[in-house]
Amino acid sequence: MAHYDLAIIGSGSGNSLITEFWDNKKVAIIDAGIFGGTCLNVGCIPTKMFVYPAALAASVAEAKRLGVSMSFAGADWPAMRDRIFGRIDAISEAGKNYRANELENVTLYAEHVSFVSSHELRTASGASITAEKIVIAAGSRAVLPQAPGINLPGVHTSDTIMRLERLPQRLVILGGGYIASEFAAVFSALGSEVTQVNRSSALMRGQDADISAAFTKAATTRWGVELNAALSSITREGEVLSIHLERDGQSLILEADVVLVATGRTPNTDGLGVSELGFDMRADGSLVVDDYQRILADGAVVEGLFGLGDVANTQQLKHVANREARVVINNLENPESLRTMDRRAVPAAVFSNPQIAYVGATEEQARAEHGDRVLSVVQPYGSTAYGWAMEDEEGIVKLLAHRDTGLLLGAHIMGHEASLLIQPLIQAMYSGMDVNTMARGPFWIHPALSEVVENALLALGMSPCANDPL
Ligand SMILES: Cc1cc2nc3c(=O)[nH]c(=O)nc-3n(C[C@H](O)[C@H](O)[C@H](O)COP(=O)(O)OP(=O)(O)OC[C@H]3O[C@@H](n4cnc5c(N)ncnc54)[C@H](O)[C@@H]3O)c2cc1C
Ligand SMILES: NC(=O)c1ccc[n+]([C@@H]2O[C@H](COP(=O)([O-])OP(=O)(O)OC[C@H]3O[C@@H](n4cnc5c(N)ncnc54)[C@H](O)[C@@H]3O)[C@@H](O)[C@H]2O)c1
Repeated sequence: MAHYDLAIIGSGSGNSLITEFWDNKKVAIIDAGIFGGTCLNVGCIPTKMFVYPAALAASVAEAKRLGVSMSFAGADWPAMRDRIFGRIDAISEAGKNYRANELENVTLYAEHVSFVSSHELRTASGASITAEKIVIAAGSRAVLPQAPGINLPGVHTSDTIMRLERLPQRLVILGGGYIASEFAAVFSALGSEVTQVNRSSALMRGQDADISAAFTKAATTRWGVELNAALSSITREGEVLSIHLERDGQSLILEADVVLVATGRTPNTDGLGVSELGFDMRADGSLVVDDYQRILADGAVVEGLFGLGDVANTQQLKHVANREARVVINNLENPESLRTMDRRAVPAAVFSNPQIAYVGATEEQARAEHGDRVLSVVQPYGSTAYGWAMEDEEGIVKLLAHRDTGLLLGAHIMGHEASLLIQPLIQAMYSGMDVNTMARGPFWIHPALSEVVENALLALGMSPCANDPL
């Protein structure tokens, strides 16, 4: 039996916990998958390394609209893939080597573990690991719908689609959420014929209804979209996959050489043995933690155990996992002065085409809480000078504010660089700056696209108070 001061399950965000504090103490880091976890290897980073060149390819269509003649001569998929993973794989490998071979105090276990008791883990090969403190940072994985043919060759998840030998000619994507919408934009821009299949009537249904409707409309102009279609089965004949769908009792068959299944991700708690120990879990399988990121069992703190990231929150976002890791670092190292996780104004962006970004409540959520005290405005990009320059007919900024306080309740943007435009709204929401101060206090650069945010803030129609900036 090997005993450690700290054992960490998961080398994604969990890897950042090994600070200098542990230099003279024994640490085990355990990961059955690729070292570095989801974001680095199969998530945020490689996807965005495909999103950027795809956006360049997509700009050809936009340029044509504005009178610039450009042509798209195709994407060198193997070169792009090898460039991206040449960089990423080297980082993962170097990180693994550093942990495994260069730190005397750290032991890397490259195998699956599960809990035997609250402070003892067993590896797949039967080794026992005990630790004073254990951090569960085991992440999440793709879930596949139970349909015949779902495991056929040619059917991929986000884990494997980015490593394809060649660009698919015809790609069917199942799902209407983040991953499906990002890959639909990437592959359609790079030259694949893409059909995105969604079982409900709109894409990105978790978003504010106006954003979801606007995105669905925009997506249908860029790639194929089949709505209200449920997967029945997938069959394969030679190289051709047939995707059998059902819509309103009618059957619909799509053909493709590759299928991407992007129908959600589930926290990696099954197989960890945590339900057997009575650790508190949500209905989606994620671990419940308290404000200090401590694991709970029956509502009581399990001493020395912490959870972070996708396995312990419902947002499944890297910037949330990173922040939780900082809280866990403090609380592992300073048990006498614990710090809490601040979950004010958690934003997210979907790097599709067009982009979506949001923070705070949707209109439906805001009205459920604040009724008729909600002010709501939708400001088109096309109402600003930069929007004219872009001849933009799609982009919108939707803001929700409280009529009495002038505080933002939610901000939702769809369009060019939405992920950047949202940032001042996140800052305002976090710091409690009211919409009049935000619109009228700081200068807004003219004629930058950010004027659409300024105009949306003004359009909320809050009357300035006597001491508000002019
Ligand atoms: C395609 C895609 C794109 C994404 N894009 C974005 C984005 O743009 N922005 C954003 O904020 N988020 C994005 N995300 C989400 C983001 O990647 C995750 O929120 C984040 O990586 C979660 O980190 P984590 O540390 O919780 O888990 P992970 O990084 O997944 O680490 C968990 C590790 O634990 C290991 N593990 C699990 N169980 C065990 C066990 N029992 N024994 C041993 N090892 C185990 C796994 O092998 C894994 O390596 C994306 C996700 C995907 C899939
Ligand atoms: N840019 C980003 O921040 C980013 C990018 C990718 C992923 N992520 C994270 O990863 C998570 C997982 O992404 P995702 O796109 O897999 O999940 P998602 O929850 O965003 O979307 C899942 C989609 O699959 C559909 N679906 C679910 N079960 C289905 C079934 N049985 N048949 C047909 N359709 C079904 C849902 O209706 C939904 O449209 C996201 O929620 C997000 O937190 C973030």
